Amino acid sequence: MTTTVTTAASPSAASASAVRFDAVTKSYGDVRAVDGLSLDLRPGETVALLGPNGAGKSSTLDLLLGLRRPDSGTVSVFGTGPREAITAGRVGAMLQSGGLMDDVSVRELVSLACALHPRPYRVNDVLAHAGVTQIADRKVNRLSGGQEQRVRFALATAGANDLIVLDEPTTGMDVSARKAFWATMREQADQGRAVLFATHYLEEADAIADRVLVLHRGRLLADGTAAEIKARAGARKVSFDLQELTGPGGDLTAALRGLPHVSALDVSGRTVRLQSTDADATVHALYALGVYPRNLEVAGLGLEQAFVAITEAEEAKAA
Ligand SMILES: Nc1ncnc2c1ncn2[C@@H]1O[C@H](COP(=O)(O)OP(=O)(O)OP(=O)(O)O)[C@@H](O)[C@H]1O
Repeated sequence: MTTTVTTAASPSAASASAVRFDAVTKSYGDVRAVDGLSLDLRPGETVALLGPNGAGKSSTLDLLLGLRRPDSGTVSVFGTGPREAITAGRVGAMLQSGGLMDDVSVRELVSLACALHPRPYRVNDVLAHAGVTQIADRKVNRLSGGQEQRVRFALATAGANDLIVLDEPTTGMDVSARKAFWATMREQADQGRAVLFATHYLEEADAIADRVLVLHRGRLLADGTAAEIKARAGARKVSFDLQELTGPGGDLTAALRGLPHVSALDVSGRTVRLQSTDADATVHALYALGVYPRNLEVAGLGLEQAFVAITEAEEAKAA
């Protein structure tokens, strides 16, 4: 299931990549946050970085941005070190941590970001794209959480970057802000920029990303399109209604739980939802119980369920 790039980085391969990690490891004391990570992001790709808490997502982004140095392995951004790429104005970032400056207005802060960028956009355009024109004269320390996120977004898009790195960018944004945010990101990707974002909102990853990377304990567990990740999880959802929860042998709940290949079961009223690693065999055995399921549906897992199935299987292996 794990896809890793194991070939040595040649100069031409490195320059064709927006980002390349080659066997990167980073530990904090005893904690190995990033463990032999190899990956390759191409220009124009929108890539979601998923993983449970502590999987190493922020550490990976910190290494990518040159905020931390790997213990071993190499990180290259457009064929150079991260810091060179940032100094050349090729990378915009929106991180979770780090306060905004106190006592300056949104416009002043965005103007400063534009002034510092080697290839800046016009301040008014940046404000408008990030949806902060209305609050441009407000002090940045007087903003709500969602407004603050929009300002961070404005700072990340103050100039023509070739790579945009976003750490949980829509946390705290309302529905319309999220929609506008992703529409802008889509435009950026359509213009050939690479966009890498870490998120816990799997529906965003499913809707937005061309490619999904699943990190777990600092390692790449899965790498593919959302559809591929869902298919790789192997399990399917089976749902049906029963007329009553008793069958020829009495209470059916235990019998349902005992159906072959069932990995999760939820009985709510007369509706039964289960996950099966072999839906055909499960449904066959269901009929053999002597019950008549109505409204039977068999479907693939959503990205969220696939993510849980993949990471839980890995936890079970480690246990
Ligand atoms: N500065 C640090 N000092 C010590 N340990 C750290 C430090 N930063 C991160 N860690 C540890 O490294 C591991 C990876 O953390 P990281 O923040 O990269 O994960 P994450 O996937 O971004 O998590 P979350 O989804 O919770 O934001 C965790 O076990 C974390 O506790």
